[in-house]
Amino acid sequence: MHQWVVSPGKLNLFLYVTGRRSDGYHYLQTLFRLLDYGDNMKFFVTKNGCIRLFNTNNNIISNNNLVIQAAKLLRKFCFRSCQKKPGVDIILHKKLPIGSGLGGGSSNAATTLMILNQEWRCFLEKKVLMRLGLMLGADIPVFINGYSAFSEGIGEKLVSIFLPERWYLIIIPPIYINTTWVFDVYRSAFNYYSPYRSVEKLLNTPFSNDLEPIVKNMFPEIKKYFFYLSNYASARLTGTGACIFFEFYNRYLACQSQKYLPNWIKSIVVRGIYISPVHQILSKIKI
Ligand SMILES: C[C@](O)(CO)[C@H](O)COP(=O)(O)OP(=O)(O)OC[C@H]1O[C@@H](n2ccc(N)nc2=O)[C@H](O)[C@@H]1O
Ligand SMILES: Nc1ncnc2c1ncn2[C@@H]1O[C@H](COP(=O)(O)OP(=O)(O)OP(=O)(O)O)[C@@H](O)[C@H]1O
Repeated sequence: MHQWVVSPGKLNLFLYVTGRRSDGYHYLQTLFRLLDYGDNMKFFVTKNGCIRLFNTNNNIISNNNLVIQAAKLLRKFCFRSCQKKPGVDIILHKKLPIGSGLGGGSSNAATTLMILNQEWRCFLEKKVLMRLGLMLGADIPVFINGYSAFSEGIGEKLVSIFLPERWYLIIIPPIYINTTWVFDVYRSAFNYYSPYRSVEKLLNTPFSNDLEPIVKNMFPEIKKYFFYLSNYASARLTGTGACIFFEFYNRYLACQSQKYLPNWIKSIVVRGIYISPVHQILSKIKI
């Protein structure tokens, strides 16, 4: 796969915490919207048995990078008993801010599993890849499934949902938010779970994010952003933050609103999509 692959970001259009599993993970009901904006990745299969990651624009190369973890997991699963193991050189060009609620790390891991499944001729079914992905992170299955979707469980129960075309103005505060901290505080300080509701009910209720009040409390800087943005339109947090987004019917309206933002606020305008660009590429390739 010597062409660039877009590893897309996501938004959580709504997110409700409905309970907690015995292992500490939380049950969620969330609406994932995939985005036409993401990181760029390239994969070069090698015969030297090494799994290597080259990062073009920051320094998150380490053994605990989700890209390397995903490649190692797939190789272990498919080539455990083989003497000669395949290798790969992966180039990653990050555009999605890290720890921002846009799911960049999870998307990169999902892209790696999907592309290497093909390039290494593993031919695992999608549901098997999703199970492998879930071992690395709750947000990974939705990217492997490849569609904007309603999700339950901890992120693994997915129903693809076709949503009307919308554009998003995403505000990127310069803050890194660790997902584990937010859920830890939610558990210890906020003894409340949303009631479990049907997807029909949720789609017809104004969308919100249960984690937003926690994140505003934990990060006064985020609260300031919300306070400032309240002059514009109703904004929501994606995932555990830090990004904040507005929804628009078309690109023009999103760009017009972006123009009114002061220079100190970093933002992007992106389109919500139904099918992941990775799936579109894979469906075009004949093996
Ligand atoms: C909040 C979301 O961004 C919504 O899309 C995701 O559920 C987070 O998914 P993720 O980044 O892939 O999260 P993971 O790497 O699996 O989990 C990081 C930590 O977040 C907490 N966590 C995550 C997902 C979940 N459903 N319940 C949790 O309690 C756990 O403490 C976990 O140790
Ligand atoms: N390829 C990667 N890209 C980004 N982060 C990575 C990657 N591999 C590992 N990480 C680590 O994963 C963590 C989460 O980063 P990420 O950018 O995915 O957060 P996020 O957008 O908030 O994700 P989510 O919405 O799924 O919680 C960070 O601690 C980061 O160091």
